[in-house]
Amino acid sequence: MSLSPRRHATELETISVTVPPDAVEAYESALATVCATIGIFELDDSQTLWRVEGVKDTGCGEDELRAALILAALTSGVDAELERSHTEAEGWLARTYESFPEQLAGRRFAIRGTHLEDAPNPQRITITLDAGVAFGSGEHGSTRGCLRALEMVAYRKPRRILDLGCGSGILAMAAAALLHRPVLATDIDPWSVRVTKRNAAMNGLANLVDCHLGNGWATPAIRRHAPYDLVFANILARPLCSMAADLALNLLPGGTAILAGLLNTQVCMVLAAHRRHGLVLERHLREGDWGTLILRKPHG
Ligand SMILES: C[S@@+](CC[C@H](N)C(=O)[O-])C[C@H]1O[C@@H](n2cnc3c(N)ncnc32)[C@H](O)[C@@H]1O
Repeated sequence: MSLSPRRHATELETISVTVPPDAVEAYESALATVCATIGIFELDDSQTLWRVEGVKDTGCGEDELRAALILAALTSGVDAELERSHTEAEGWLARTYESFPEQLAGRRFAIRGTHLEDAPNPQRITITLDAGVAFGSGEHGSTRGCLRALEMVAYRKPRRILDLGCGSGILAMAAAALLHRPVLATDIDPWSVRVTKRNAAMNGLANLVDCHLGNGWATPAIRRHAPYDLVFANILARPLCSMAADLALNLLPGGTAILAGLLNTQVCMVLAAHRRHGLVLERHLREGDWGTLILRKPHG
């Protein structure tokens, strides 16, 4: 198993973790808890390759990642061996994406890598992804929860839509394709902004998805376009809590927020932070350990 924090655009530093085969499950479960607690996001996993991203606004870096790996070994009691190496991103990407089958998400969406050659299902809205090293392949429970939530709130026909922390642009593209409305997508990570722009163009959505670089609600484009009646934020529990006041301020009365990147065990904490600013819970969706919240700002 390997875990890779992003160093810069083309190079990934990989920490390979070897655990006894019968301890993989226990180690993975301990690691998921540790990562979510200290603000490291698990991106995807397979038997052979894991990718973990340090979330910049939590100050997470290589040291925290290493600490998480060690902490997971300690809490699970698993004998884990850590080894560092460097991987060139494009080669790493090719190896990872070749193994991605089509992902069906919710009732309406199909997420497909550019490498797939068979015809897409005409019954579904197909989003083709070249995710690069940005998060959002459609595999992760937090993304899947957001796509389900989008389908549930689509009948409200939101017109002013924001995807804060767009990663690969998957949610922004899904919203634009489903609702035929412009979507502002932002990310703190320049690589994600590049990938989102490329993905939007590839899916014929460049005219609807406008992507900008910036940190949270301080992003100038977000301020210019506010207020919103639909906001996606699939980030992490702690950043979500610290952004609750800005979210409430920038959401129109009757507007909807779809929040993800939290474990089901963190729902109470995230909910409490948002209730303090007047937002109310509509739904809590579960995708495995991951929770997605649909919140609403009451009218009046
Ligand atoms: C979990 S990924 C979500 C990607 C995609 N929206 C999805 O649902 O699959 C979180 C994204 O949020 C971005 N992010 C984290 N903190 C942020 C912040 N303070 N402002 C903007 N983007 C942020 C990360 O760079 C990452 O691309």
